[in-house]
Amino acid sequence: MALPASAKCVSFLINTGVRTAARQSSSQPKVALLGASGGIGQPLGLLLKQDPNIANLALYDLVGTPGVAADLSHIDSNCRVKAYTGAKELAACVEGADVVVIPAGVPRKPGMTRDDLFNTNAGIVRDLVECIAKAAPKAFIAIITNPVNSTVPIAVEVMKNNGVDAKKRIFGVTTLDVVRAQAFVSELKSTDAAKTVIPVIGGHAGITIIPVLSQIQPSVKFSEDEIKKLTPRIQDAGTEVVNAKAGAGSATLSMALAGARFANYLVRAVKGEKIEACSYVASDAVKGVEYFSTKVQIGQSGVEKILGVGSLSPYEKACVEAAVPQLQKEIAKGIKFIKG
Ligand SMILES: NC(=O)C1=CN([C@@H]2O[C@H](COP(=O)(O)OP(=O)(O)OC[C@H]3O[C@@H](n4cnc5c(N)ncnc54)[C@H](O)[C@@H]3O)[C@@H](O)[C@H]2O)C=CC1
Ligand SMILES: O=C([O-])CC(=O)C(=O)O
Repeated sequence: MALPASAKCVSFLINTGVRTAARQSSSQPKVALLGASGGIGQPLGLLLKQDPNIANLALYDLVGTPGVAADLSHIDSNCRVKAYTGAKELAACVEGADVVVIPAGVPRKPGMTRDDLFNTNAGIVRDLVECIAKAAPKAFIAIITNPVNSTVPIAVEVMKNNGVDAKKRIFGVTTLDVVRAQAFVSELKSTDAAKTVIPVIGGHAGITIIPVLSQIQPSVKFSEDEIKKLTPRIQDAGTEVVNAKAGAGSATLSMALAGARFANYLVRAVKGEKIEACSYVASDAVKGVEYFSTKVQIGQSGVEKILGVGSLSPYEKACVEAAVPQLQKEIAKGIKFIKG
């Protein structure tokens, strides 16, 4: 049965002391986290260690993983943690993984766009996925590394080059946009943040981030002025954090929560649940772009249904139209990086 879009079922993120709430399962899902020593990687590892759906957590980075793994392994949850360091240990890290989560790569500094990270991060994602294609071709891959609008097509093309059609199993993580939309709106409108559900569609950079405020659940009325202020605030929220951190990086803590929430969805899908969530995936939802974030249904084989953009207001339709040319450019850039 499909879960409601409000399936923000992440009690482990809040009720860390409630051991009896843990789901029992005979399967032993393994999650590999690539970039595990970083600003996102460490708090994300902390949250994944507490997810009762995850039996094994494999931490990979170029440096620092033994320390992070030793630290996390002292937490009294049932998830087993293992460290892998350097390219020679990558295959062993991802082997047998049901879900691979990738926050490896450099973050922005003030004044940069996400696309400015392409030159460094495109190669990192390519090389990681090259190894996944050989060692864990069936794994679900959740890509956090920016620019997501380009790194997701890169991953799909690398898999294709290795004879693997992984289109339905590669996910751009846009959950932070959803989390932010829900946070900002619940603050503005004094709604319960835990029950406020807002889809965010498009991509994950600037104007390609499109919060669909008209589809908020439970229903809330917005003035035109509120919509015109909230939409750019959500679109520029990453930059707000980059500027506030003043050179020390971008969102890490809120991203760790968003990444853990999305990884939880994927692990539960692997175990047989039907999950509905927004993600940037290979999609035919919008004419003219091969990748787009909408709500999708995820099951054991990956994306089972693209649930589409739904009914949009005239303002939201105009936002989609404005996003398409930027998405086309950033998707093409990713594909060209692999195909030449
Ligand atoms: N999708 C989203 O909503 C968000 C995406 N991001 C992106 O996440 C990425 C990571 O951000 P942070 O964790 O803050 O950066 P960070 O610099 O703190 O950590 C990155 C980690 O990746 C590791 N790394 C670099 N190259 C690697 C390789 N080839 N193999 C394995 N590990 C490697 C580094 O050693 C480091 O530990 C950035 O690209 C950032 O833009 C950040 C926030 C939100
Ligand atoms: O803004 C950045 O560079 C990091 C990111 O993607 C976000 O926080 O949404």
